[in-house]
Amino acid sequence: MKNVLTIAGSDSCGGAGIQADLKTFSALGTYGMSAITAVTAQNTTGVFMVKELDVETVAAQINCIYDDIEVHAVKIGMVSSSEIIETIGRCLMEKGARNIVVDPVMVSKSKYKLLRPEACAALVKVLLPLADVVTPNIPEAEELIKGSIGTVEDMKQAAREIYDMGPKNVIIKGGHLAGDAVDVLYDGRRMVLFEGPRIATRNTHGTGCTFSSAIAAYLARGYAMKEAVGAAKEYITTAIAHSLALGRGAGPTHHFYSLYKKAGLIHE
Ligand SMILES: Nc1ncnc2c1ncn2[C@@H]1O[C@H](COP(=O)(O)OP(=O)(O)O)[C@@H](O)[C@H]1O
Ligand SMILES: Cc1ncc(COP(=O)(O)OP(=O)(O)O)c(N)n1
Repeated sequence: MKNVLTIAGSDSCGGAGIQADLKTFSALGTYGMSAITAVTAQNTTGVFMVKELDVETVAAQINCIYDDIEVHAVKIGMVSSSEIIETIGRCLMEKGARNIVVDPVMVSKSKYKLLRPEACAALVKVLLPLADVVTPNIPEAEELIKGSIGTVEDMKQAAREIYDMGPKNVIIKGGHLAGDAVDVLYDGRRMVLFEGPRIATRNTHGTGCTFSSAIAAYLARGYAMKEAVGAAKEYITTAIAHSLALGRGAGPTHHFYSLYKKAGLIHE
């Protein structure tokens, strides 16, 4: 069994954040662990409250996991503040963390700021150079490059610019553009496009969290980067295709569709 750690915020409605990450790790046959950075009160209609944890609590969670259990991959999601970012960076460096997936969560789909605007510089300075892969969506990539992205060619140019900030690989996710759901992976030499059908649903809460966690799980299982991203793309596409119409807003993706189907628990 491979062990995967998520360092992220808690989403009370279970569609994004730590909860989505742990479901993804389990669905992909890995053992999931968590270090919580913030507790959010949110549901399918939006985010209503955020309480950051203090840096001692964040550091203690990370350190006691690394001191006791082998961590084969780590995914970083909502990090909230510069202080938390610096703490995470220091802990991961001290512990020699590997297979680091950074999802630079900035704003929820419901437009709530999950990263303090002044902390973006710390994210770039501390976390991007540590990342084996960074996975911005279109608005996050636009914020990182301070430019606008409207086409796949723009996504490729953004990937080049973000690569120069220090990560080993960059994936620009195309979920926020129109047409097919195209993601671009750049490793400093080659651009690889991952193309999936755009699924017509409003139930896309937590898609980015799920995708980055799936990449971490596959890296932990020993997949090379390109293969891990390809497998994660298949996973997120299936999870969106069978997403759940829960609540009054954007419902969550379905992590266990394939497993439930095989077990005869789903009757369509
Ligand atoms: N409606 C959709 N149909 C198919 N794939 C989608 C859809 N929306 C997002 N995706 C895919 O989900 C993954 C997460 O992308 P995105 O939704 O842009 O992230 P975020 O949640 O960070 O905004 C990407 O692989 C993207 O292509
Ligand atoms: C606690 C927490 N972390 C991250 C997010 C953002 O999730 P994401 O997968 O980027 O997509 P949306 O939830 O915004 O649809 C979050 N909402 N909460």
